[in-house]
Amino acid sequence: MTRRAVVGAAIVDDLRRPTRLLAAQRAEPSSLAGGWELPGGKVEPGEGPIDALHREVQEELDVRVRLGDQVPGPLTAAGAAWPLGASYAMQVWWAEIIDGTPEFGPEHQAIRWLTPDELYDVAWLTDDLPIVQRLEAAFRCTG
Ligand SMILES: Nc1nc2c([nH]c(=O)n2[C@H]2C[C@H](O)[C@@H](COP(=O)(O)OP(=O)(O)OP(=O)(O)O)O2)c(=O)[nH]1
Repeated sequence: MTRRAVVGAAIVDDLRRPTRLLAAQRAEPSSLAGGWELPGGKVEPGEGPIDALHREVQEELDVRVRLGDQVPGPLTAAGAAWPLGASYAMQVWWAEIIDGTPEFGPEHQAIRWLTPDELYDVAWLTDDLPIVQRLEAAFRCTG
């Protein structure tokens, strides 16, 4: 079965020396509401993942970002994506804001900038935990 493509942004304060990660708390659907995630969403038919990520970040947070490297996940056949349940695969890129101040819209109930020591202070969606661990390792290397 082919997994539906999702993209996520690991938005940090500074791509070269990250000290904070932006986490967003979902408002919907009820099964996921309250859980924390990386901003992003589904890639639309005919859309490339990078375009989708820029679109989602603009829609959800009203900011423009510069993308850094991809944060590779274990699903190599799905473009180094991370599994989300059985149906989705999320490609993740590092990102930094180049225009705007993030404001959450109807998709979210809150956003937070987390230091490496605060990374697990929020209730990440279950499938995000391995991704956050990977991000944490990168923070600790460059911090
Ligand atoms: N965006 C995002 N989605 C995630 C993460 N972790 C995780 O399990 N998911 C799940 C939640 C959803 O089932 C799916 C992504 O869907 P979404 O609801 O964010 O996509 P979308 O913005 O395009 O929403 P919609 O138009 O379909 O309502 O992936 C994450 O870190 N970021």
